[in-house]
Amino acid sequence: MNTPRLSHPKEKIKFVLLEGIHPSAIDTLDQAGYARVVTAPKALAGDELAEVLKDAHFLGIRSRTQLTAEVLAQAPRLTAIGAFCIGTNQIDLRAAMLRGIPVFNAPFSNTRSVAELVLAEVVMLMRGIPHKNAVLHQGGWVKSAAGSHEVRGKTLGIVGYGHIGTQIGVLAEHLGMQVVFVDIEAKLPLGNARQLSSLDAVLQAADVVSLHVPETPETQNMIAAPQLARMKPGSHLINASRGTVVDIDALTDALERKHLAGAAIDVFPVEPQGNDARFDSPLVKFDNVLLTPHIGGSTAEAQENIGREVAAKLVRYSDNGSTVTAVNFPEVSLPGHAGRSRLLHIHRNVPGMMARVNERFSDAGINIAAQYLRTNDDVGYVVIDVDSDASEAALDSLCGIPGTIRCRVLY
Ligand SMILES: NC(=O)C1=CN([C@@H]2O[C@H](COP(=O)(O)OP(=O)(O)OC[C@H]3O[C@@H](n4cnc5c(N)ncnc54)[C@H](O)[C@@H]3O)[C@@H](O)[C@H]2O)C=CC1
Ligand SMILES: O=C(O)CCC(=O)C(=O)O
Repeated sequence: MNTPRLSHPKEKIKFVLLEGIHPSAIDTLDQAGYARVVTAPKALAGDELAEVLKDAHFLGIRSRTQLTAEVLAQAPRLTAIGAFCIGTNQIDLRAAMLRGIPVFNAPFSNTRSVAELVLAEVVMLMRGIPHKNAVLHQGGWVKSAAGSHEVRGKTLGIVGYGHIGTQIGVLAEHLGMQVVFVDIEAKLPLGNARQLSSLDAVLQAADVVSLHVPETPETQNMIAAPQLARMKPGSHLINASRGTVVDIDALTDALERKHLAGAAIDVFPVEPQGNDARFDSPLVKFDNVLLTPHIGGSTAEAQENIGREVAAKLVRYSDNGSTVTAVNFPEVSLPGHAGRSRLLHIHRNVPGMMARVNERFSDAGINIAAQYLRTNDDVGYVVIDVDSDASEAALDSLCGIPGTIRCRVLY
């Protein structure tokens, strides 16, 4: 395979934005001089995805598009990926890194939206609203206080006390709830929240359990039959994290046995590619289960902010080479490079690499004006500023070094 090499003018750089990414992203790209933007309203897969990736330099996705190692192998020019969301479990981050492709996401922009939805669901579930709503839609009438409770004084159990979990805890305390949580890390409890020592302790204590962990091997089916059995009879489960965290068959069983009084589920092990595809789940038969189409973070405010935030990170990487906040890559924070050209060299982190880089420059008589380096166990990222008239020769020298993964020049 030829070493991917990029020295295009901006108008030739192609951005592909899938899954209905907010127009604020296009606006941000346009303002930065990137007008070659192709969009699609839904996730792509298979041949359709391969086709758009053939000549894409930058790709923007949300949570649905699966970027496996095989898919990335079909994207020879891909320079960076923007995950216009929080979760990056849909991307093979290591495969991307080994191809010299940094991945950027939006770690904060939609967290408040998820927290607000979950808080509303806590109230709705505790009042039995999903079931009552369903009955009235079918012409029935259930004016009854049975199984309907105030949330004040009840216990909310949060699993994963990160950006979203903490906000929900604070909001729930404003409603008078008691908050307990479990996390793999020791966390500063906000307000009067209490960190418990185990998942079981949270499940046993809570009237409503809400899941806010990322998708990892450890969180796969974290809530299965044994965990559901430990939840209080008549309690509720909310999952707005990832579909793989809950064993749906076990949840179905717990609902059938009426061990749980209800649930609110926003994320599913398998989700439709787009709005024209069909949704199916064993949970559709329960009218005490609130089903939402993975819209925890889908508010106008969050999507507009995410569009700007992630597009700005892609622009910064394209214009300046900065990888700050990349989730899979050595992070290099870079100043401007006015009056000079900037060379970006991504290489396998093997002994002697920097000696070879510097030797090439010295042999070619090219003066290095500034140099920045960051490495991790697998890859190194070196950024070198040179006089502009030396940039093409310098790029040739750099790209030819054995162990080079990718090289690029910024004018
Ligand atoms: N439904 C939706 O539309 C959205 C869903 N999400 C999902 O929510 C997840 C959480 O988001 P944030 O709070 O921003 O992430 P975060 O990274 O700030 O918090 C996650 C917390 O979970 C903890 N954790 C990880 N593994 C754990 C385990 N095995 N047991 C207990 N705790 C564990 C971490 O230590 C961390 O404190 C995201 O990874 C994403 O999958 C995020 C945004 C929107
Ligand atoms: O809005 C989306 O497409 C995904 C939201 C989400 O799950 C995330 O941000 O991780």
